[in-house]
Amino acid sequence: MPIMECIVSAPGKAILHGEHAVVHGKVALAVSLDLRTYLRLVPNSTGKVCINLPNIHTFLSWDVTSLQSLLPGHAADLKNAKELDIDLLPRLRSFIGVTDCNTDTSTMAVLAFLYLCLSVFTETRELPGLTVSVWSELPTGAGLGSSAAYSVCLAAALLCARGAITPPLGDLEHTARWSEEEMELINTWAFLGEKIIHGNPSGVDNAVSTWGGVLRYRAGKITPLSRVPMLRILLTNTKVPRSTKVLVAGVKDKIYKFPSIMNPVLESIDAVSSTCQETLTEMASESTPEHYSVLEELMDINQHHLNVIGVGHPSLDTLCRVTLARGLHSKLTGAGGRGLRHHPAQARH
Ligand SMILES: Nc1ncnc2c1ncn2[C@@H]1O[C@H](COP(=O)(O)OP(=O)(O)O)[C@@H](O)[C@H]1O
Ligand SMILES: C[C@@](O)(CCOP(=O)(O)O)CC(=O)O
Ligand SMILES: [Mg+2]
Repeated sequence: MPIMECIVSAPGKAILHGEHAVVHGKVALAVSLDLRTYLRLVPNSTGKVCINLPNIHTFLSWDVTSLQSLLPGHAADLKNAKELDIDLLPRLRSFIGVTDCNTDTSTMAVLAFLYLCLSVFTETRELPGLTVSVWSELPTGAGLGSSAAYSVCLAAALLCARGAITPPLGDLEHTARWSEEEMELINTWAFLGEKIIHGNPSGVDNAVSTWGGVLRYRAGKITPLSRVPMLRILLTNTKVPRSTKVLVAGVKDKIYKFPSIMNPVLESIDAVSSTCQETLTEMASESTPEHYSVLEELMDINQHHLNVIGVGHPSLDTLCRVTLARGLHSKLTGAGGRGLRHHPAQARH
């Protein structure tokens, strides 16, 4: 089947409450942002698979024939691809000449691309020549879900090229919608992309990037929140680089080391998310100044919790202090700061 050119886009997100705790089965509330990642996939006749990632200065290509030899022996069940193929990932690492220790931006992006590309096309046994270009309005590694938006775009475009979902827009159509089933397929494959980039993602980021809107997420269950008030959120980027993978792994270690101390904190974050959800629902009918003060207190409480679980950073403390002096209550969003390499993050109020 000939491959068609396609252009797709997916939004970033802000987590209101529940980051990190959601990895351990607690509730998170997330909202999609008006900042998107875009992807263009075009077929080519050069016999090469090419990837252009201008945001991270990565431009690479490989011969289709050399990639073809890496195709997994067995085809992934497109609809039930829940786990990563543990043999394919090391094969890809050695193919691009990196070790497990290489977790830099470019390596992770290239691995996610090649993994999804090979897995989606395994069944056809024939990898087509194609050029994929991805660019984004989202800052990379700032807590706004750029990895999920990247994974969602890759999943949508590759599934489309493979003919597993319908093309996003017909010739005579001005708007198009994928079916619920197609959206679920995109989300399933985006989750695998997130697994490569994050190690152990909860799935909240790819869910909100796939479906958009505001949602509650707990242990894989996605509940869209339709009745929420209009909220103005100020996002601040501290621009201190860090990796979600490192931070998520750090929290896991801390829970393992101090279970009786950390588990109650995660429970409390869960309660913060639920209280926030109840407050937002009440506000959709009628918002009062008391509602806003509850939202502010929840922000403060959660920021303290996130510090306790070890994902705060001095730059975030400064930000919270400076904004509070102007009456604004802030917390970090996304993975936070202080990774193993003493790396920090971003905050919002
Ligand atoms: N526009 C992009 N181009 C290429 N890779 C991207 C892009 N956006 C995100 N990524 C990938 O996602 C990773 C960042 O993900 P992560 O550490 O989870 O931060 P966040 O999701 O908060 O932005 C990058 O290291 C890169 O591998
Ligand atoms: C820390 C976490 O809750 C959110 C990570 O978001 P981001 O990659 O920092 O945008 C991890 C997850 O839910 O998978
Ligand atoms: Mg991410």
